[in-house]
Amino acid sequence: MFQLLRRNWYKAQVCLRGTKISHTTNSILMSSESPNDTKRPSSAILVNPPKQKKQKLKRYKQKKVDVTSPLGILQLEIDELLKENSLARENVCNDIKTILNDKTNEIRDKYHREVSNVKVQKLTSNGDGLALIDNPVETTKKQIVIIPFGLPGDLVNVKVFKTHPYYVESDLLDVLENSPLRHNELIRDKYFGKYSGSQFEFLTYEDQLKIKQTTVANAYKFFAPRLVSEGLLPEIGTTVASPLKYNYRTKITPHFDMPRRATTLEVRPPLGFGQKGRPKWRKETLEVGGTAPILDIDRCELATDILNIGLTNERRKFDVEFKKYKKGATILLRENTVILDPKVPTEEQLGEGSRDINGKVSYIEVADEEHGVALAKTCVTNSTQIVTEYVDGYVFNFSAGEFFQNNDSILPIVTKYVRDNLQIPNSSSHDPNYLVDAYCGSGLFSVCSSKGVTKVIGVEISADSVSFAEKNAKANNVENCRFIVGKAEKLFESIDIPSDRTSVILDPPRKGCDEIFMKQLSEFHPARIVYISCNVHSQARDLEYFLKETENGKDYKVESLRGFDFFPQTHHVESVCVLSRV
Ligand SMILES: C[S@@+](CC[C@H](N)C(=O)[O-])C[C@H]1O[C@@H](n2cnc3c(N)ncnc32)[C@H](O)[C@@H]1O
Repeated sequence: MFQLLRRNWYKAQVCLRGTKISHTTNSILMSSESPNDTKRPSSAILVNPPKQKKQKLKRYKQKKVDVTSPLGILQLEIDELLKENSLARENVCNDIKTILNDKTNEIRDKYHREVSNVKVQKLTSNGDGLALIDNPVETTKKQIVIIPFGLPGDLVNVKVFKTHPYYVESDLLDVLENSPLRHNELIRDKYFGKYSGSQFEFLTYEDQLKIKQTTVANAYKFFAPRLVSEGLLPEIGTTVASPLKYNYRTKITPHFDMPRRATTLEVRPPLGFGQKGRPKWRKETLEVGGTAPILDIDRCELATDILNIGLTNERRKFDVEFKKYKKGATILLRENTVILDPKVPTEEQLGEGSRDINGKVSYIEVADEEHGVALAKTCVTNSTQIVTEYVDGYVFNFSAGEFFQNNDSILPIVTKYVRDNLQIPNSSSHDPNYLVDAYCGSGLFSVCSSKGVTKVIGVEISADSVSFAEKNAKANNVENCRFIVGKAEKLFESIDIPSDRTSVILDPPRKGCDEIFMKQLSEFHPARIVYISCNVHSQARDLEYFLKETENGKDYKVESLRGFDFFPQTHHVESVCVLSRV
């Protein structure tokens, strides 16, 4: 059904690309003389009329979108809103061709206007408000409007500024009536409303967790409709909270752009994160961070304290050195942890890191009371430098620029949850059991789940991460792990372990696993599967495929499904789904 929806959507988009420009060939009778012949043509021959400049019609270029990307999901969310309002796509499609070819801007100005008293109906999984407004030109039609920082139940004024075939983008101008969800008094980020970093700050934390639970439910409704309609899913668990609600991010990447066509920077460009919306409704932040596409940010409320110190250092450096850059760049700020030896001066133990105005490596000392040690936190800016994190009593080293989970306060909870759910039921401690960690990175789940397991096999595409996974196992005295560099899709060709004694962890990137991998996983037929995902939509798609389309999928039951809040104050949710063989 979803495929059908998708196909129809694209059909509709293609129809909107505008009429084909018919190249009316002024059919002409050419002289038999060669075109290079400079002689005047004889009067008996018809000559080309003076060439008229062809009027090129601008056409809307439909970008190909992955259906599980935010834009792909938006299309499904729009369809749902239409259904709830008894409308069809024809009732909301916009005349893009006319807007694009409107030389006088008359039509465009009609579309890109202010609209008052708009009731926000829904929240997208991207955290934006969604509402219906009248079409300003075709009076029988409506428009779908996206309202950043609008909440269901808000009554707002907006300014429409961009038109797409099936929706329009707007800026929030005023909030006339507050949604019951809206708690503006909770906002503490001075940049709130201007970027997506603290997008959910105006919600209570309880509501943030509930919204993320709904995001998981909606993802399965959209991408696993058969599992939903056949009752093959358990009740979606409550979202697991993050112990830290602020100052939890251990990596941030502020960046800057080079102005178009410029080859040198004469003026220091804004350094920070991409703007979201133009916050006319929050008068107090109008000037904060500027109005350029990149917001100039001197503090990130979500980042740890040492990263904020690093941000101050690197911004100071950038103020002086920005002219050296020939193109835009990203500055990496990654937290590093050092266990301090009380007998050695702290400065001598820090290694390289972001430096303060006096050229000294900045650090913060923290006491780890549980383990009775003193720690120093530094901020690493070199992507190839090795950084250290401690998770659940294990030590992990990895290159600062490589993937590592980004909220270490929630990691012990997640790793314990994964470990507990990998256990094969009814097995005694004497039975051999195995673990396959697909997409294993630098070995986080392999190492944290290795106790009591006969053998762990990890696979990972990045050779650098695999070499760290091996070193991490060694550093933690874990001897039962073997790591393979390669595509997860090739994994099952090279392993020889009994599947009914094996649990599998999947933790793929946002795009999820592919069908080849899911088929092979099904053929392998493991006892348990724990699928961790930073994109619940691709997870839902993969699981429906696995359970309904692969040979052995029918042998599995979804035991549990729930979100984990790795990123408080944002719309992001990690989802963990546990499958067992029945
Ligand atoms: C979300 S990360 C998870 C890493 C690890 N589980 C962790 O928690 O630190 C996904 C990992 O998959 C790796 N990856 C991407 N495509 C892959 C593929 N086709 N086969 C194996 N690994 C892949 C990436 O390099 C990345 O390390």
